[in-house]
Amino acid sequence: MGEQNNCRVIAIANQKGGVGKTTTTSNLGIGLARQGKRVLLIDADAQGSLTASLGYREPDKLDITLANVMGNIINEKEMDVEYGILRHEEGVDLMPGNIELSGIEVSLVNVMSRETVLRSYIEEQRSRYDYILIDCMPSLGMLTINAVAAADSILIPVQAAYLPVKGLEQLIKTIGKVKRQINPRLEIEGILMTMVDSRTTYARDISKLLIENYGSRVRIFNSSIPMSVRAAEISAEGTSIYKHDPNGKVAKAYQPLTEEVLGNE
Ligand SMILES: Nc1ncnc2c1ncn2[C@@H]1O[C@H](COP(=O)(O)OP(=O)(O)OP(=O)(O)O)[C@@H](O)[C@H]1O
Ligand SMILES: [Mg+2]
Repeated sequence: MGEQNNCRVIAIANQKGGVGKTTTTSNLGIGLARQGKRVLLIDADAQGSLTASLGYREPDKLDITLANVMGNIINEKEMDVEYGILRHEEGVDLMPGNIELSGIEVSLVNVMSRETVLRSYIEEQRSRYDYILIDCMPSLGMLTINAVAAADSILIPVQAAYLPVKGLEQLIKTIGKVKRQINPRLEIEGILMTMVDSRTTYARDISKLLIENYGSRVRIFNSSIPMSVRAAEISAEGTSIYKHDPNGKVAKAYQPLTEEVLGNE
């Protein structure tokens, strides 16, 4: 079904917390929308950070979220294709997430085809969008497996401030397993270095290390995202970096990343 159009589904994943998954999902997504693409962002994290960072400050008070959507699929309840989708003023659509996803994560264990509940939702949405980006939670639990099983590719943000090698190995192993067992079309979109502090040479060492260890197997984006308080501010603002600080270094970094992702089409 998905093969009939050009929609690309990208999961933004890393089980390590605080590496820039949510920031990348929203700014890459809005960047793609600014290039005229139809974009759906999916908040697959019970923390609801993507939802909150797009201005829905109290995700837990929303009536309809991804938890309801997945619950309906599990219970074989019909729903409209637009059910629960919010429209952000910067041109992206959002399927919000909140704390109720942790209940879904638990209940999935007893569900038939528990790895592909999210996939059946996304397959329904493919004809309506050019890009669907899924913001994953910092774990390799059932929700992240659902995201990876639904995706065409995975974008892995890696914080440049520490040695990411061990955690990445585990993530790449999981991706390989999902590819072999559930989703043969799955690819790695690329590794993205985030929160790069240009004042240190450490970032360069990490970059070298990544290329040495993974360069032959996995693409590493040329673009990297610098460390900046402006990036931290946008989660409180409910806007993208393009609106908050259009001429700053973070906006200038997410733009070429957007171009690189578009170049992968
Ligand atoms: N380039 C950056 N420079 C400085 N701070 C950043 C940058 N990118 C993100 N941040 C901040 O770092 C924190 C973690 O970022 P983010 O929420 O995007 O990571 P995450 O991987 O989604 O975290 P989690 O694993 O909890 O979901 C946030 O407070 C965010 O505002
Ligand atoms: Mg996050």
